[in-house]
Amino acid sequence: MSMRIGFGFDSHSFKAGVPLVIGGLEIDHTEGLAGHSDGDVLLHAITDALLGAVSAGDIGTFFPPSDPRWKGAASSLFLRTALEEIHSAGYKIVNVDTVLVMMRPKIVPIANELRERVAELLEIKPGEVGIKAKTPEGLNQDGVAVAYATVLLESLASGEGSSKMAATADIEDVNEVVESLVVGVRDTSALGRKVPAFDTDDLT
Ligand SMILES: C[C@@](CO)(OP(=O)(O)O)[C@H](O)COP(=O)(O)OP(=O)(O)OC[C@H]1O[C@@H](n2ccc(N)nc2=O)[C@H](O)[C@@H]1O
Repeated sequence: MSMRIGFGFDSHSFKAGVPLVIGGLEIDHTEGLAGHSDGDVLLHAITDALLGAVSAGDIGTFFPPSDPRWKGAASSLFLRTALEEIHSAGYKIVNVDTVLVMMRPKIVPIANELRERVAELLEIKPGEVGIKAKTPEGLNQDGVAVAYATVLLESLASGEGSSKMAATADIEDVNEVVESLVVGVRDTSALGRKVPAFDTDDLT
Protein backbone atom coordinates (compact mmCIF):
# COMPACT_ATOMS: atom_id res chain seq x y z
CA MET A 1 0.00 0.00 0.00
CA SER A 2 1.27 3.43 -0.93
CA MET A 3 0.72 6.47 1.29
CA ARG A 4 1.10 10.21 0.67
CA ILE A 5 0.90 13.26 2.92
CA GLY A 6 -0.17 16.77 1.98
CA PHE A 7 0.02 20.16 3.66
CA GLY A 8 -2.02 23.30 2.97
CA PHE A 9 -2.16 26.87 4.24
CA ASP A 10 -4.40 29.87 3.54
CA SER A 11 -5.22 33.28 4.97
CA HIS A 12 -7.98 35.84 4.40
CA SER A 13 -8.70 39.24 5.93
CA PHE A 14 -11.92 39.86 7.79
CA LYS A 15 -14.29 42.21 5.99
CA ALA A 16 -17.60 43.77 7.03
CA GLY A 17 -20.72 43.16 4.98
CA VAL A 18 -19.99 39.64 3.74
CA PRO A 19 -21.12 36.34 5.27
CA LEU A 20 -18.56 34.32 7.21
CA VAL A 21 -18.12 30.92 5.57
CA ILE A 22 -15.75 28.41 7.18
CA GLY A 23 -15.62 24.71 6.40
CA GLY A 24 -18.63 25.03 4.11
CA LEU A 25 -20.78 26.42 6.93
CA GLU A 26 -22.21 29.90 7.13
CA ILE A 27 -21.35 31.12 10.62
CA ASP A 28 -23.18 33.86 12.48
CA HIS A 29 -20.60 36.64 12.96
CA THR A 30 -20.22 40.39 12.53
CA GLU A 31 -17.79 40.06 9.59
CA GLY A 32 -16.93 37.61 6.85
CA LEU A 33 -13.73 36.89 4.96
CA ALA A 34 -12.62 38.88 1.94
CA GLY A 35 -11.72 36.85 -1.13
CA HIS A 36 -12.30 36.36 -4.81
CA SER A 37 -14.39 33.30 -3.86
CA ASP A 38 -16.49 32.91 -0.68
CA GLY A 39 -13.21 33.23 1.26
CA ASP A 40 -13.53 29.85 2.97
CA VAL A 41 -10.05 29.75 4.43
CA LEU A 42 -10.44 26.23 5.86
CA LEU A 43 -11.63 24.59 2.64
CA HIS A 44 -8.86 26.39 0.72
CA ALA A 45 -6.18 24.97 3.04
CA ILE A 46 -7.67 21.45 2.79
CA THR A 47 -7.91 21.78 -1.01
CA ASP A 48 -4.21 22.69 -1.19
CA ALA A 49 -3.28 19.82 1.14
CA LEU A 50 -5.13 17.34 -1.10
CA LEU A 51 -3.61 18.71 -4.31
CA GLY A 52 -0.16 18.80 -2.73
CA ALA A 53 -0.44 15.19 -1.59
CA VAL A 54 -0.69 14.03 -5.21
CA SER A 55 1.70 16.71 -6.58
CA ALA A 56 -1.13 18.23 -8.62
CA GLY A 57 -0.34 21.94 -8.18
CA ASP A 58 -2.35 24.26 -5.96
CA ILE A 59 -5.76 25.92 -5.73
CA GLY A 60 -4.51 29.01 -7.57
CA THR A 61 -3.29 27.01 -10.57
CA PHE A 62 -6.72 25.35 -10.89
CA PHE A 63 -8.83 28.40 -9.99
CA PRO A 64 -6.81 31.60 -10.60
CA PRO A 65 -7.90 34.57 -8.46
CA SER A 66 -7.81 36.60 -11.71
CA ASP A 67 -10.48 34.40 -13.35
CA PRO A 68 -13.98 35.97 -13.10
CA ARG A 69 -15.56 32.49 -13.18
CA TRP A 70 -14.51 31.98 -9.53
CA LYS A 71 -15.86 35.33 -8.27
CA GLY A 72 -18.05 34.52 -5.29
CA ALA A 73 -17.67 30.77 -5.96
CA ALA A 74 -18.50 28.27 -3.24
CA SER A 75 -15.23 26.74 -2.10
CA SER A 76 -16.86 23.30 -1.93
CA LEU A 77 -16.36 23.32 -5.72
CA PHE A 78 -12.57 23.68 -5.27
CA LEU A 79 -12.57 20.91 -2.66
CA ARG A 80 -14.58 18.64 -4.96
CA THR A 81 -12.03 19.12 -7.74
CA ALA A 82 -9.15 18.29 -5.39
CA LEU A 83 -11.01 15.17 -4.24
CA GLU A 84 -11.42 14.09 -7.86
CA GLU A 85 -7.70 14.69 -8.41
CA ILE A 86 -6.71 12.36 -5.58
CA HIS A 87 -9.17 9.69 -6.69
CA SER A 88 -7.87 9.94 -10.27
CA ALA A 89 -4.33 9.56 -8.94
CA GLY A 90 -5.45 6.34 -7.19
CA TYR A 91 -5.73 7.56 -3.59
CA LYS A 92 -8.32 8.05 -0.86
CA ILE A 93 -8.22 10.02 2.38
CA VAL A 94 -7.14 8.33 5.63
CA ASN A 95 -7.60 11.45 7.75
CA VAL A 96 -7.41 15.24 7.69
CA ASP A 97 -6.18 17.50 10.47
CA THR A 98 -6.52 21.28 10.60
CA VAL A 99 -5.71 24.34 12.68
CA LEU A 100 -7.62 27.61 12.42
CA VAL A 101 -5.87 30.71 13.76
CA MET A 102 -8.19 33.64 14.44
CA MET A 103 -9.14 35.93 17.29
CA ARG A 104 -12.89 35.63 16.67
CA PRO A 105 -15.25 33.83 16.38
CA LYS A 106 -14.44 31.08 18.86
CA ILE A 107 -14.31 27.76 17.05
CA VAL A 108 -14.71 25.23 19.89
CA PRO A 109 -18.50 25.78 20.19
CA ILE A 110 -18.94 24.95 16.49
CA ALA A 111 -16.08 22.45 16.07
CA ASN A 112 -18.36 19.40 15.93
CA GLU A 113 -20.60 21.00 13.35
CA LEU A 114 -17.54 21.96 11.29
CA ARG A 115 -16.14 18.44 11.57
CA GLU A 116 -19.40 16.95 10.33
CA ARG A 117 -19.71 19.36 7.41
CA VAL A 118 -16.08 18.95 6.31
CA ALA A 119 -16.38 15.17 6.59
CA GLU A 120 -19.55 15.26 4.49
CA LEU A 121 -17.80 17.32 1.78
CA LEU A 122 -14.79 14.98 1.82
CA GLU A 123 -16.98 11.85 1.91
CA ILE A 124 -15.24 10.57 5.05
CA LYS A 125 -16.33 10.09 8.66
CA PRO A 126 -16.36 12.96 11.19
CA GLY A 127 -13.87 10.94 13.24
CA GLU A 128 -11.42 11.29 10.36
CA VAL A 129 -11.44 15.12 10.52
CA GLY A 130 -9.57 17.19 13.12
CA ILE A 131 -10.68 20.78 13.75
CA LYS A 132 -8.55 22.82 16.14
CA ALA A 133 -8.24 26.55 16.76
CA LYS A 134 -5.63 28.95 18.14
CA THR A 135 -5.74 32.57 19.25
CA PRO A 136 -3.06 34.48 17.28
CA GLU A 137 -1.22 35.58 20.42
CA GLY A 138 1.71 37.85 19.69
CA LEU A 139 1.17 37.62 15.95
CA ASN A 140 -0.53 41.01 15.51
CA GLN A 141 -3.03 39.51 13.07
CA ASP A 142 -6.38 40.12 14.74
CA GLY A 143 -8.10 41.01 11.47
CA VAL A 144 -6.99 37.86 9.71
CA ALA A 145 -8.14 34.22 9.59
CA VAL A 146 -5.46 31.62 8.90
CA ALA A 147 -5.89 27.89 8.27
CA TYR A 148 -3.41 25.03 8.09
CA ALA A 149 -4.34 21.52 6.97
CA THR A 150 -2.58 18.19 6.68
CA VAL A 151 -3.95 15.12 4.94
CA LEU A 152 -2.86 11.50 4.83
CA LEU A 153 -3.80 9.45 1.77
CA GLU A 154 -3.58 5.76 1.04
CA SER A 155 -3.83 3.97 -2.27
CA LEU A 156 -7.29 2.82 -3.35
CA ALA A 157 -7.99 -0.89 -3.38
CA SER A 158 -7.81 -2.30 -6.88
CA GLY A 159 -10.91 -1.30 -8.86
CA GLU A 160 -12.14 1.15 -6.19
CA GLY A 161 -11.00 4.21 -8.11
CA SER A 162 -12.48 3.37 -11.46
CA SER A 163 -15.93 2.57 -10.03
CA LYS A 164 -15.84 5.77 -8.00
CA MET A 165 -14.89 7.80 -11.03
CA ALA A 166 -17.54 6.14 -13.20
CA ALA A 167 -20.15 6.90 -10.56
CA THR A 168 -19.30 10.59 -10.44
CA ALA A 169 -18.48 11.26 -14.10
CA ASP A 170 -20.87 13.60 -15.87
CA ILE A 171 -20.86 15.73 -18.98
CA GLU A 172 -19.07 18.59 -17.20
CA ASP A 173 -16.21 16.27 -16.22
CA VAL A 174 -15.95 15.09 -19.80
CA ASN A 175 -15.95 18.66 -21.11
CA GLU A 176 -13.18 19.58 -18.68
CA VAL A 177 -11.01 16.71 -19.84
CA VAL A 178 -11.58 17.57 -23.50
CA GLU A 179 -10.83 21.23 -22.82
CA SER A 180 -7.60 20.39 -20.99
CA LEU A 181 -6.50 18.20 -23.90
CA VAL A 182 -7.32 20.88 -26.47
CA VAL A 183 -5.56 23.61 -24.51
CA GLY A 184 -2.54 21.36 -24.15
CA VAL A 185 -0.45 19.94 -21.38
CA ARG A 186 1.95 22.28 -19.66
CA ASP A 187 3.42 20.10 -16.98
CA THR A 188 3.22 16.62 -15.59
CA SER A 189 3.41 16.01 -11.88
CA ALA A 190 5.36 13.31 -10.14
CA LEU A 191 2.28 11.08 -10.29
CA GLY A 192 1.64 11.73 -13.96
CA ARG A 193 -1.29 14.06 -13.31
CA LYS A 194 -1.70 17.00 -15.65
CA VAL A 195 -1.25 20.36 -13.99
CA PRO A 196 -3.45 23.12 -15.43
CA ALA A 197 -2.05 26.14 -17.26
CA PHE A 198 -0.15 28.54 -15.08
CA ASP A 199 -0.27 32.13 -16.18
CA THR A 200 2.25 34.41 -14.43
CA ASP A 201 -0.37 37.20 -14.68
CA ASP A 202 -2.27 35.28 -12.00
CA LEU A 203 0.42 36.05 -9.45
CA THR A 204 -0.79 38.57 -6.91
C1 LIG B 1 -9.79 30.49 -4.00
C2 LIG B 1 -9.41 31.50 -5.08
C3 LIG B 1 -10.44 31.38 -6.24
O1 LIG B 1 -10.10 32.22 -7.29
O2 LIG B 1 -9.41 32.85 -4.65
P1 LIG B 1 -9.62 33.49 -3.19
O3 LIG B 1 -11.05 33.28 -2.81
O4 LIG B 1 -8.65 32.82 -2.21
O5 LIG B 1 -9.29 34.97 -3.32
C4 LIG B 1 -8.02 31.19 -5.62
O6 LIG B 1 -7.97 29.86 -6.12
C5 LIG B 1 -6.99 31.40 -4.58
O7 LIG B 1 -5.74 31.09 -5.07
P2 LIG B 1 -4.46 31.22 -4.13
O8 LIG B 1 -3.49 30.18 -4.55
O9 LIG B 1 -4.88 31.23 -2.71
O10 LIG B 1 -3.97 32.66 -4.56
P3 LIG B 1 -2.51 33.30 -4.43
O11 LIG B 1 -1.90 33.01 -3.10
O12 LIG B 1 -2.68 34.71 -4.85
O13 LIG B 1 -1.66 32.51 -5.51
C6 LIG B 1 -2.07 32.50 -6.87
C7 LIG B 1 -1.08 31.60 -7.60
O14 LIG B 1 0.21 32.20 -7.54
C8 LIG B 1 1.15 31.27 -7.10
N1 LIG B 1 2.13 31.96 -6.31
C9 LIG B 1 1.76 32.72 -5.25
C10 LIG B 1 2.72 33.42 -4.55
C11 LIG B 1 4.04 33.33 -4.96
N2 LIG B 1 4.99 34.01 -4.34
N3 LIG B 1 4.38 32.56 -5.99
C12 LIG B 1 3.44 31.89 -6.71
O15 LIG B 1 3.78 31.24 -7.69
C13 LIG B 1 0.37 30.23 -6.27
O16 LIG B 1 1.04 28.99 -6.33
C14 LIG B 1 -0.98 30.21 -6.98
O17 LIG B 1 -0.97 29.23 -8.00
